[in-house]
Parts: sequence; structure tokens; C-alpha cells
Amino acid sequence: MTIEGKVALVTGGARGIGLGIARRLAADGASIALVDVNNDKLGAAAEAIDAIGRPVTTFVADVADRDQVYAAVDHAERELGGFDIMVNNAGIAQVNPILEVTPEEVDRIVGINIEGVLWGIQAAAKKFQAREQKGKIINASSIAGHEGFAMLGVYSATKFAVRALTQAAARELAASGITVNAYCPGVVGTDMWVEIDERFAALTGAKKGETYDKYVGGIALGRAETPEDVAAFVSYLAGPDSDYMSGQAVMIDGGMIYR
Ligand SMILES: NC(=O)C1=CN([C@@H]2O[C@H](COP(=O)(O)OP(=O)(O)OC[C@H]3O[C@@H](n4cnc5c(N)ncnc54)[C@H](O)[C@@H]3O)[C@@H](O)[C@H]2O)C=CC1
Ligand SMILES: CC(=O)C(C)=O
Repeated sequence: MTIEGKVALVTGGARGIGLGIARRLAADGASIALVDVNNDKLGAAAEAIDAIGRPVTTFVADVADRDQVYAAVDHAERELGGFDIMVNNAGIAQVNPILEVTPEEVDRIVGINIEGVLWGIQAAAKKFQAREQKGKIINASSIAGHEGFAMLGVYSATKFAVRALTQAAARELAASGITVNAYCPGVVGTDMWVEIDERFAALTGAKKGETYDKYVGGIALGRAETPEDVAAFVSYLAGPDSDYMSGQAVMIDGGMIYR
């Protein structure tokens, strides 16, 4: 119970890795604000946190919209009585050959994966500063934030950018007692990967499941990652044991990429 009584906001918290992180932080003792653009799954996600026995609130917001991210942070503070941990997890994938990607597709993924993290860092840091308290900011990068993958070029670029924002913010915010770190998952068996696999199949003629299996085949530990694997590391980043760590983007990928 290292974060007992703290308030954590998780973007993209309605499903997948975000929900896994929210569940773990709740089990660690935090109150949880679940923020997502998709209202449909927020109710069930909140019920899962409620079942753990921690206070939970939900807020519908598009992280690409700065005002909505600020409103989400205000909502968390107001409903849960504090604000301590910001997890900028929301993101989308995009499978496209470099030669075919369109300006509209680039705008969309940059808006969510880069600006979404930027607005999250900004809103959270300003809230911590206004409350004159320390805080933890934790961002979703990826193995694709360390290596550019074929057909995932623009997605990879956004995840490299998350590392850059993490490093710059860590330096700028250290004097305020705010740490900023990132987690870099490998191949997590969420809906995102179902969509990636389907898009690879449509573009390359690969069989359903073939691309996913190929990627999982590159994992030294021999199995796909679970949201719980990611959440265990985020729990460390959210808690006091990581107080002397900032500006890092750490691979939690079963041994796929070595840096
Ligand atoms: N699944 C994987 O293998 C990996 C995922 N990641 C990253 O982890 C994060 C979570 O991924 P998954 O859980 O797998 O994805 P997912 O697609 O299963 O879930 C993402 C959640 O974010 C929400 N979301 C999407 N756009 C949003 C927006 N504009 N505003 C607010 N919420 C929005 C979705 O509604 C959904 O609930 C993403 O940033 C992703 O890039 C990184 C490495 C590997
Ligand atoms: C989804 C993702 O982050 C990959 C393919 O590295």
C-alpha cells in the first residue's frame, strides 16, 4: 500500500493497459479518475475499480483537446479531493506504409499521441504547482519509441516524441519536485493489437494472427505481455520507491529490445 490515499488519473482508462494500470493503482490504495474519449466502456471500468474498494470517478475527454484535459484534471481533484499521479496512457496505433500516409492521418495520431501527452504533462504539472505539492507524471511510450518498425513509422515517431517530452519535462519540473518517466511496453494483447493485426492483414495479405504471432515470437520470455505486467512497473513509478528517478523511458517488454 505505497500510494494509499493518493489520487491517480489514468487517460485511456476504459480498457486495455490503462484499465490494467487503474486496477493496480487502486489495489495499491489510490483513488482513481478514469478518463477516456469512449464513454461506452467507462461504466464497466469504474465498476471494476469500485469492486477493489477504492473511490473512482469517470470523465469523458479527448486528450488531443487541451481544454478537455485540463477539465479532466480539475474534475479528478474536485471529485476525489486531491491530485497526485497523472498517467498519460491514451494513444492510438496506425499501420501505414511511409509512402502512403496522409496529412490527415498524421494530424490525428500526432494530436492524440504527442499533444495528448503534452497537455497531460502541462495540466498535471500546473495542478501540482498550484497545490504546492510534489507529483508523479507517467507517460506511455513503447518499444516503438526506441526503434522504428515497418508500417508503424508515424506511430513510432510519436512514441519517440513521448520520450523527448518526458526528458524535457523531467528537467523543467524537477525544481518543483515533480518526476516524469515513461513506460515502454512490447506486445500487449489488447484491442490495439487486434486492430494492428487486422490492418497488417489487409495491407500485406498476412493471415489473421500472423503478424501478432511474429511479434510475440521475438519476445525472449516467450509470451505476450499483459496489462498487469505493464501495471506492475507503473505501480513502481507511481510510488515513493521511484522518487529518485526522473526522465527515464524504460522497456517492459519481456526482453525484445535492448538499450
Ligand atoms: N498494446 C500494445 O502492445 C502497446 C501499447 N502501447 C501504448 O499503451 C497505451 C495503451 O495501449 P492499449 O491499452 O493497448 O490500447 P487500446 O486501444 O486497447 O486502449 C486505448 C484506450 O485509449 C482510449 N483513447 C484513444 N484515443 C483517445 C483520446 N483521443 N482521448 C482519450 N482516450 C483515448 C481508447 O478509447 C481506449 O480506451 C497506448 O498509448 C499505446 O500506444 C505501447 C506499447 C505496446
Ligand atoms: C503497439 C506498439 O507499441 C508496438 C507495435 O510496438
